[in-house]
Amino acid sequence: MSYGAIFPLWRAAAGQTWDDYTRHAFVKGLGNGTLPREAFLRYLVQDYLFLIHFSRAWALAVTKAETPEEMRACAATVHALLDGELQLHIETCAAEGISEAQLFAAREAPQNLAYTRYVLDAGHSGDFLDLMAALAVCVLGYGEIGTRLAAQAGETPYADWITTYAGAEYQHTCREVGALIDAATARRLGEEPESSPRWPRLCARFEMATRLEVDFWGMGLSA
Ligand SMILES: Cc1ncc(CN)c(N)n1
Repeated sequence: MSYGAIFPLWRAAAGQTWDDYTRHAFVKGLGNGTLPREAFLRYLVQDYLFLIHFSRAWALAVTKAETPEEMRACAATVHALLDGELQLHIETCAAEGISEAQLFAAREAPQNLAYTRYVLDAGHSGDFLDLMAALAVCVLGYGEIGTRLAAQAGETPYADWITTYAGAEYQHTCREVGALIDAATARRLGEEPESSPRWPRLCARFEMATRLEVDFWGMGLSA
């Protein structure tokens, strides 16, 4: 599993917060099957709305891009979110009697609002790299979680969720996003991005988005 050169640097800078996100109790419950169904569904309904806003944020990245290659990569991610990942949410909820119209009309939890609007604001108030630092956590964190959970043998009713994020399609998106971030960083900050005065702010954005992921899992567990 390799998502480029910049992602491991941002992940390392996030320190313990990264483990709090990727090894959260919610994640453990998905892997070993102990996560209560109601917690999973609460999360999944919120995650549908989350992905709608994330699609908007990737569409914003199209407008912030500086090259046709960047535009294509961001547009492909919008497509992967709306027509790939979201099918898991739509199909799982349909089996529980929840329609897509009901998902779209659901009330947003404050943790969802905080995270999605933080990312959109990173794009509105910052540039392409600010937006990438906030977006990377979502895409690549789940790529890492899915791969790890898939490698652990074990019975779980959440196998569809794990397969979605460990699967070839999602992992392809992760590699494309990792490559996009590497190229975009080299283009804007040069070959030694860590010496750029912008570097600490990018790391801080990544870390904040990671904290917001931790709160998102917590929202799923809170009754
Ligand atoms: C909250 C959250 N973070 C990340 C992902 C993976 N795209 C997601 N579906 N939801």
